[in-house]
Amino acid sequence: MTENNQQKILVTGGSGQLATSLRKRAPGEVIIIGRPEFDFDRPKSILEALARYRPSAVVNAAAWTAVDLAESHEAEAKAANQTGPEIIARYCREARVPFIHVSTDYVFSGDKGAPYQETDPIAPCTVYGRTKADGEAAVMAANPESVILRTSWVYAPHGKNFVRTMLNAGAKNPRLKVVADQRGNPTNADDLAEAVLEIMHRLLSKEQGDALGGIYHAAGTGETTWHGLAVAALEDAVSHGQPFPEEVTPIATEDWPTPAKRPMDSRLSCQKLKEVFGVELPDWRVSLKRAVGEVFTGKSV
Ligand SMILES: NC(=O)C1=CN([C@@H]2O[C@H](COP(=O)(O)OP(=O)(O)OC[C@H]3O[C@@H](n4cnc5c(N)ncnc54)[C@H](OP(=O)(O)O)[C@@H]3O)[C@@H](O)[C@H]2O)C=CC1
Ligand SMILES: Cc1cn([C@H]2C[C@H](O)[C@@H](COP(=O)(O)OP(=O)(O)O[C@H]3O[C@@H](C)C(=O)[C@@H](O)[C@H]3O)O2)c(=O)[nH]c1=O
Repeated sequence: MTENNQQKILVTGGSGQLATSLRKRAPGEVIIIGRPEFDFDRPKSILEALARYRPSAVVNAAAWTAVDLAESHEAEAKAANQTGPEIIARYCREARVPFIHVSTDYVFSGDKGAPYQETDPIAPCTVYGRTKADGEAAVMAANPESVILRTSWVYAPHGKNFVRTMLNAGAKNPRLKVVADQRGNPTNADDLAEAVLEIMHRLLSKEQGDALGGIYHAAGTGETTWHGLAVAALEDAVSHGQPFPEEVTPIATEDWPTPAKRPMDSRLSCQKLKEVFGVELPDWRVSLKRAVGEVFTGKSV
């Protein structure tokens, strides 16, 4: 799907990781909007932007993603993660255009002890997770044809993310401490963007059918801990001239206290995405190496 057949995919999320990756992957196909033009804190701006662009499809990559700060900013997190997405979903139903919304592994408690499936009960333990969970419910109620992609541990060579934080920290500080008892699936935003585009093309195609709406897990293949992710990124940085720190100490969650309690094990099973859309995200270790390379070669955006 390109400019040739005039599909205009409107992507919210301004300079965010996923929105930037979508612009990188399909510059002629997506229109990216962000603040101040499109602002969840000004609900009128949402419908105004949608009416202005009259998109063929919408991807909502905007969200309140500051997990700790959400604990003390629930109203703003709710506006961005629930109320705003609901307005977009309703617009898309009325305009009869496909809608992809993005959600998170943090809707789960992390107590299952095995990868979560879409049918597993949600039980968020943070304000961020709760507002995202409420957003999922609001989006599906407003527009059951919406596709919600739950992803996890997103990083990119651009934007604010754990991998870049660790690379910066490792360049300045010889001793790092990183939580080693929380498990999840790291996801390269470029891979997620690829998946979003593939799914959107299916939704836009004639043989779409209404039955594709629902929640899907879409995370990188393979799992690790935050410590495993940090060590892997720092190892990859060595071949780009950044020395490995003297120590990267694995620590327990209680030794890194945070305002928001993260799920201990939020691994996602992505089988449904593979079965329904034939989409599988690459192995996290391979994708991480690529992203770290792009950080150092400056080819990130
Ligand atoms: N980052 C992660 O680790 C994970 C993210 N997700 C989900 O994936 C999606 C994409 O995340 P990601 O790209 O990493 O997020 P980022 O934090 O990189 O970007 C989010 C963007 O949302 C926009 N935004 C925030 N508040 C508002 C607001 N009030 N009104 C309008 N725009 C706003 C900002 O755009 P602007 O440039 O305009 O300020 C920001 O750039 C989100 O739904 C997120 O919940 C899920 C799992 C993991
Ligand atoms: C910076 C740092 C963090 N940590 C810990 C804190 C925390 O338990 C864990 C992760 O750190 P962060 O706060 O960067 O990651 P966090 O913001 O929790 O990441 C989450 O973001 C949201 C948006 C999501 O949806 C999730 O999928 C997930 O990616 O690592 C260390 O142990 N050492 C460190 O130096």
